[in-house]
Amino acid sequence: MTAIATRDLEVTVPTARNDARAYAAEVENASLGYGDNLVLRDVTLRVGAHEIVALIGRSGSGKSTLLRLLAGLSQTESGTVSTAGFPAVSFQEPRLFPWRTVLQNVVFGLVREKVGKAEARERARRTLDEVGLTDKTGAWPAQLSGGQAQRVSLARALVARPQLLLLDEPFGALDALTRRTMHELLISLWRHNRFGALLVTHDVDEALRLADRVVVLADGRIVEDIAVPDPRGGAAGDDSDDAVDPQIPRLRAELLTALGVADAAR
Ligand SMILES: Nc1ncnc2c1ncn2[C@@H]1O[C@H](COP(=O)(O)OP(=O)(O)OP(=O)(O)O)[C@@H](O)[C@H]1O
Repeated sequence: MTAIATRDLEVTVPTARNDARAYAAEVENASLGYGDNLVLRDVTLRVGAHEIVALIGRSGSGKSTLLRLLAGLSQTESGTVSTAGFPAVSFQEPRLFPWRTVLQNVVFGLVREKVGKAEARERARRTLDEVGLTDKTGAWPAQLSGGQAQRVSLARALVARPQLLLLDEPFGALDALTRRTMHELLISLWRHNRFGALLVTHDVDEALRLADRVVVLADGRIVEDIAVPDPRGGAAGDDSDDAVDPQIPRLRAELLTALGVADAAR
């Protein structure tokens, strides 16, 4: 993965792919601090090759630090970090280049791959198709809604078919209805593209809706690692509210308790 600073924007794009592995990401006994402030303490976390892991924790617990570590943007003081190929990252702010069209923004996701111009445009078009933006290829970022901009950001992340997708609160800035649509889109993209994903979120319900496992970080340590029963509504993909597994309310309360939220019992 390479961080590319262009004008004032920094985006990360995948640049190559390795052979298929059991894990999309492996962090072993990783510790990292800023000065005296030890932010990650002996963290061990694995993300399976086709698994969505949600990472939740209070503000300042070290979530973004862990994600940056996996993105290759910082290094551990001790322990090891490895990823299958170069991860792609999508952030809360879509970070699109305003002077490039939607299509050109997505083509940028292939900048490190040895792909000819025509093929890059074709792959970008196909990916925009997958995120439901076929009719926006020639639009400018300023002409998009927040949800559409986030779709372009996802398309740019996925166009190089990464094995690991790092999502840093990607839906945090969206309204509830758009967020729900984006959840469905992420599930559909995940079903059709075999990537593993680490999703940083503040939202316990979002974590339980999207992930196979929910991991809680507190003061730089993993304090919970919970498997979600029947993730994403199961094989049939029926994630309507009626289909929610009866264990979910208990897990929700458990996660809220781990987060130290006072009204966890509600
Ligand atoms: N570049 C930095 N220099 C010094 N301290 C930092 C730096 N980045 C993060 N920190 C500190 O590391 C700790 C964890 O920060 P981090 O951003 O990982 O938390 P977070 O869980 O992602 O929080 P939030 O939910 O608010 O985004 C905080 O105490 C923060 O002040």
